[in-house]
Amino acid sequence: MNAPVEIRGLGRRFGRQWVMRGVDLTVGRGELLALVGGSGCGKTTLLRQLAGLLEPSEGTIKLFGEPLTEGSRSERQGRQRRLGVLFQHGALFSALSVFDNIAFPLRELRLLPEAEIRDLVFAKLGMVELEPDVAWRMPAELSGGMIKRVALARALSLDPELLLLDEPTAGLDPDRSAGFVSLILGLHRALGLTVVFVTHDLDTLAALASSVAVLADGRILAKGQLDEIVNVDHPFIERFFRSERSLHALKRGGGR
Ligand SMILES: Nc1ncnc2c1ncn2[C@@H]1O[C@H](COP(=O)(O)OP(=O)(O)OP(=O)(O)O)[C@@H](O)[C@H]1O
Repeated sequence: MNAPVEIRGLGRRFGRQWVMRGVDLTVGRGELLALVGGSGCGKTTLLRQLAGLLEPSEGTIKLFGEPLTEGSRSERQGRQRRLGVLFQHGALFSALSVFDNIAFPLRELRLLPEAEIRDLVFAKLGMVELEPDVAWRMPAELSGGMIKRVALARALSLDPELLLLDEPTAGLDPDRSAGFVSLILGLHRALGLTVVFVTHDLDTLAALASSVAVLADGRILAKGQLDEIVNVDHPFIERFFRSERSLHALKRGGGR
């Protein structure tokens, strides 16, 4: 079976400045991969390229064995449907109700009757453990944790096999953060999802990741199990994983 994500020789520059070059990364089916790296090292840029929102400057990205940017418009759209994205801060449409936010990708397909869309929207709300009446609220009336859940419901609306999450627990207090992590874990188990997530938060990483990739110096410095990565000799890894506070967080999380 083809890997959900296969990146080879990926490079991206803005103007003359290369953010990354020679990035190679494979993500296997069912993996929960944490992508970590220093501030501004290009994690979001990598995620946006994976989501098809930003063109690579060089190299290839294959999703499920097929090059992301090749083929007819409908082939590209078909591939796009196999992937759901949760942006940092949720990024809901503020002028649309929760219902319309979740319905948005389904309506864009122009394939489903409105009655079916309605059933799917309520099914997705249930999946993210929100009450049905939340559907009629506007994003401004939601707490930070609810916004994340609605954004996740929208990311799940087309039943993706691959989920990309940019800082899924940023801005949540520890309890809500732990609740959101266990929701993602439950969905991963129930739906067999492959998940790639960016995080700065070691508690989230320790609780959620089955593997870790470190982006540093414009490339993937290392990829492996958390206990292997922790021992790699690099200043970022030293700071991020081996400070006293970090070692405590990792012990709490216990790794997966
Ligand atoms: N559209 C853009 N135009 C110009 N430069 C950009 C653009 N997007 C990103 N960059 C630059 O690329 C680099 C990587 O940014 P990116 O947001 O991917 O980093 P990051 O690792 O996600 O950072 P953080 O952890 O702080 O969120 C930064 O130097 C940023 O300024």
